[in-house]
Amino acid sequence: MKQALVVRNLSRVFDVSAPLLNRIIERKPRTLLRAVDDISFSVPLGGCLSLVGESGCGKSTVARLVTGLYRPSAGQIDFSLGDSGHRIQAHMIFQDPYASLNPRWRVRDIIAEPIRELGLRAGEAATRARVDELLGIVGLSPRDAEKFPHEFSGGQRQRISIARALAGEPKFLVCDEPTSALDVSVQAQILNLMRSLQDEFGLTYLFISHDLSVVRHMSDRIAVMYLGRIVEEADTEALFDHPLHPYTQLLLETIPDIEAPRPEVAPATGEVPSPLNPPPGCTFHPRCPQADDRCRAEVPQVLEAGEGRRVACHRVAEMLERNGIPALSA
Ligand SMILES: Nc1ncnc2c1ncn2[C@@H]1O[C@H](COP(=O)(O)OP(=O)(O)OP(=O)(O)O)[C@@H](O)[C@H]1O
Repeated sequence: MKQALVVRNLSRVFDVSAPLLNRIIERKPRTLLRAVDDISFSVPLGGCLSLVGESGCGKSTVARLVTGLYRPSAGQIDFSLGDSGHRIQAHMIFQDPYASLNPRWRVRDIIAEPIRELGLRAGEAATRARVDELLGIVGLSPRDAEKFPHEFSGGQRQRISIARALAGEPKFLVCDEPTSALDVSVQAQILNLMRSLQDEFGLTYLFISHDLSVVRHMSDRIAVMYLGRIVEEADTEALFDHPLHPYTQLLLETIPDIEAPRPEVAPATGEVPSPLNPPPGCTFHPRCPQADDRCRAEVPQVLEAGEGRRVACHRVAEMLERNGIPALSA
């Protein structure tokens, strides 16, 4: 399978130190925050990988790294070549459509901007026609082109953001919590729209959400993040049917009315620790009902756990070994 994006050993560290003078007076060292810590994943062409995890686990930082808004501290981000022979570029759809749409511009100019910038249509008449077409594609009307963003509902505004993203004729979209500011019923409409656009235009998605139930019907694969790392990655149905990592089990437990099997142990509880002061060993151990001494001391490596699944958990590795399944370093 051809990969649209391959990310290897990606890290991003932020310097969140106090100003130099304060540090000298208070004799404090620099403070570094490891927002993304040595993660690897790939997204197949035309597929959808979702990154899921609680607030602060580093999802948006990954989105910003992949779209070039941030530089990596370490690691590689490789996009494949598109049909035109040019390297595929990622476009981003943000959580808050209002904040990402210029309130002083009419919708026509918002959507036309990438068309004009990239020179995708020759002349104003062709650009106007393309804007009208894009509005139709996202379920709005050409009449909406003359309005301003504040004249729309949240869901309609997200449709405008999607039309603007499509205007640049992207092959790869990074969708950072695109529905989390919307009502549940509107969320479903936007997700359906994004799915049908994926089929129609052969788009590849990197989808980001704190909510497993949102990504379930979007994703071929899901990578679960915790404190800057990927702790489990699997095909969507496999992950829902048989979550291996205790943190994935916790996320599934917190989805109401889910038909997934109940884990055999009590679900984990508690708050996410700060990435400024991560716990030693497995960073999930303070919340993990299965943690033992090894988990408190030794960082678990990401292992191949069969059927394309990767998991970073000592207890899972031990369970696989007991069952005669070799857990290989991923
Ligand atoms: N520009 C920055 N400077 C300093 N720290 C940052 C910066 N961006 C993110 N962080 C920190 O990095 C960690 C990961 O943040 P990030 O926004 O990537 O997480 P997230 O999983 O997307 O969470 P949320 O859903 O709340 O946005 C957090 O502790 C955050 O405070």
